[in-house]
Amino acid sequence: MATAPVSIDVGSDGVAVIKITNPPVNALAPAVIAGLKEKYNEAMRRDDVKAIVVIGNGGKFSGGFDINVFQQVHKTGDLSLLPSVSVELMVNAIEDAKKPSVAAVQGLALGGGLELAMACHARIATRETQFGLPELTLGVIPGFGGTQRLPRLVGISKAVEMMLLSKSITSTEGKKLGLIDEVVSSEELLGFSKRWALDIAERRKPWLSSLRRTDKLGSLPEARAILKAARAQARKTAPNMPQHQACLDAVEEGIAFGGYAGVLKEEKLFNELVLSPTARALVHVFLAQRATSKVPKVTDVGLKPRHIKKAAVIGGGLMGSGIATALILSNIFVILKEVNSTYLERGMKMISANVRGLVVKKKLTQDKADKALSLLKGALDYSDFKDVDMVIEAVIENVPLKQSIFRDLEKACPAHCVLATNTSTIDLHVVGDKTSSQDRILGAHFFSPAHVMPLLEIVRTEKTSPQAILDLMTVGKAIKKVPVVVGNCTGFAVNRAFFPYTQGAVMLLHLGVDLFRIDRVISSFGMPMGPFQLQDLAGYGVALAVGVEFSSAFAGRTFSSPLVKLMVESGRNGKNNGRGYYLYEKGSKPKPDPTVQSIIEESRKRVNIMPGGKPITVSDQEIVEMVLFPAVNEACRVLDEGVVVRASDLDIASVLGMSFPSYRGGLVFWGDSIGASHIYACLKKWANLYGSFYTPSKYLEERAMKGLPLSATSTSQGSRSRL
Ligand SMILES: C[C@H](O)CC(=O)SCCNC(=O)CCNC(=O)[C@H](O)C(C)(C)COP(=O)(O)OP(=O)(O)OC[C@H]1O[C@@H](n2cnc3c(N)ncnc32)[C@H](O)[C@@H]1OP(=O)(O)O
Repeated sequence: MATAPVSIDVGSDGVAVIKITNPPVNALAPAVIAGLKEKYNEAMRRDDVKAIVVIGNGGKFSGGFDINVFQQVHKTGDLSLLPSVSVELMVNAIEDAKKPSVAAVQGLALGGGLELAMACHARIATRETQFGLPELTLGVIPGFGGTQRLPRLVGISKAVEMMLLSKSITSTEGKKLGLIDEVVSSEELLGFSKRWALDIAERRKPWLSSLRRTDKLGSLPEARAILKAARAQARKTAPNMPQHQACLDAVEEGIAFGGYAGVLKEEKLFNELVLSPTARALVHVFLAQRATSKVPKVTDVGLKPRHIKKAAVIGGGLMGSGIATALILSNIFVILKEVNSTYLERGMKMISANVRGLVVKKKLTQDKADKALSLLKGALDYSDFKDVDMVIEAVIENVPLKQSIFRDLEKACPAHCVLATNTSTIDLHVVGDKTSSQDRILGAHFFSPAHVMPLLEIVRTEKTSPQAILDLMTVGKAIKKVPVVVGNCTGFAVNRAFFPYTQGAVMLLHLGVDLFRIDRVISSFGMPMGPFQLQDLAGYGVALAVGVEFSSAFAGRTFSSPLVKLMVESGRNGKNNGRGYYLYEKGSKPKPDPTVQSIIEESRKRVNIMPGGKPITVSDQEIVEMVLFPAVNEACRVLDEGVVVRASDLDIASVLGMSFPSYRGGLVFWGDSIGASHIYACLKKWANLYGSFYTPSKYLEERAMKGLPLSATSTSQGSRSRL
């Protein structure tokens, strides 16, 4: 912020325009807040000011309080870094002032940005502006009066929905609900807002203070009934997150004792939550996700992404059709190539079903669906490939097949075309072995289902050109994925770090712990489902194939058992055929299948690892640790080998690729919240008791010995980096 972040300009009409300038989103940094206080003081002092309009520079009102300050608070524990806003600025300086304020809102008003707008006496907005209070996604609650003013402006039910689900609304909906007073064009915004402000000052329009309104609150019993239902819902959907109940506590206080009491309660709860482990983790995830788009020697060397107008997808199976769906939905022309017309037709149908499904779910209009499907063309040969800008190959994991496809692609595609493979395991050097195009070959590892899961691992080798990486990163963002650039190794970052997760669960099962208990405990930890249910979902073919890959790549630290093979032999294939560890019936939740017990017993007998032949006794906490510490251990090797740019990239990859709970900050962050020395000591103990699967990595040992965090990658990484 070189120039003053807040300016004041008083016109001859007597309206002071107070403008926030803090690109890119006009975040309310401490300097902005200080600037707002100062300019409000000036506006109150000056006799030539009758009314105020607050506006954001650059087409955005404000993205809320500066999230970087939360990170500073987390590092220092110093709450005094948080400026005093909710009473001093919002109530005293703005809402209770002798001169009225109008918020002129364009682009977005999120978090503290919306709270600032709500403290004003009216809000004028341009079309398509986004309004929301997403603070709960950061582990806190709205802290500038939002828990009090939003229910008073839009009603309790809607406000609770917007806050608890962090759901934004547009200006049009805001107008209907009473949050917005008028929707205008961007050209009209300032003039209209100024006139509105003067109209309030001269009493032609009502002078409304949101905090004092009660007309939308209903009676206390009605309000309490809504809050009770919301509490019950939040206990189910957000069991490990204290901010949800705290937000409802603040709302309730204000309804029972008035808006001002509510503001004080909100401030108290906010200050407690800001230092909670949940807030630390979620703020880390927010900032870490943004950091993934900064890749050394790729995004910092002045390269410009090339325009990808036409792409091709090879293979119309589940993955290929999901990828093609994501591309056409983002306005990219796609050629889908298959080996015969039956497969091609099946792929085209799947894509069409994906797109139509979005229309049914009201996530896409019919017009947009038709437009997207018009961008899709099927092909059985390479004749349409002469002008494609990018190819994503998504055929089965078969080395000779992939090699021959890449040899064909090299001939069929123009020289600038980026050649990507969706392999989840095969070494990229091997894929491109028979070509001389190694510089434009890279991995585009999507997670299934590809049009839904947000992670895109971009796998590079030392030969991949920065331009090819940048182009794929740009396409990844265009199709609304979070691209994370990783190095080339078996399983890349996510599958590699998580293979010991499933194996850890299978190991525990063979040590005598109940399968369904393991799944329950891991779900309660925050994974969307337990490891066995996940195996059911993915199908046993995947488990068998990747098991072979990992055992050969990481010999000596894998755990093998005949369990999955026995399951297949008994006619089970997980969710695919309705029979796995669980039974699957349409319309009902998966039910644990007690008859699987005999298969487990057989597998246990063959593996025979229970000490003294007796099941081990473990607490729920130990189950979490015995399943997840091996994954942290492998994550350490991923860090050590420089497979990721920074430790926090692995956090994001684990959250978006494996659905590791974001409120635990990602795999490495969670490991650091426990501490390297505890993890090391546990793994060492289990390695002695149960074998080399648990042997701690050198990287972990070094951090435990030196008392360093796992995320401190610099000491041993460096020269071994794969990036
Ligand atoms: C007391 C109060 O109640 C507490 C609060 O207000 S907490 C803050 C509440 N606000 C939010 O949660 C909004 C967070 N921001 C977002 O959701 C999105 O960034 C956005 C919708 C504003 C823009 O999204 P998008 O256009 O995709 O750009 P995105 O890459 O996310 O952000 C652009 C840059 O703005 C930064 N940014 C966005 N919001 C920010 C914020 N509130 N504080 C600091 N930086 C912010 C991002 O870190 C990123 O920085 P970078 O360029 O250095 O990586």
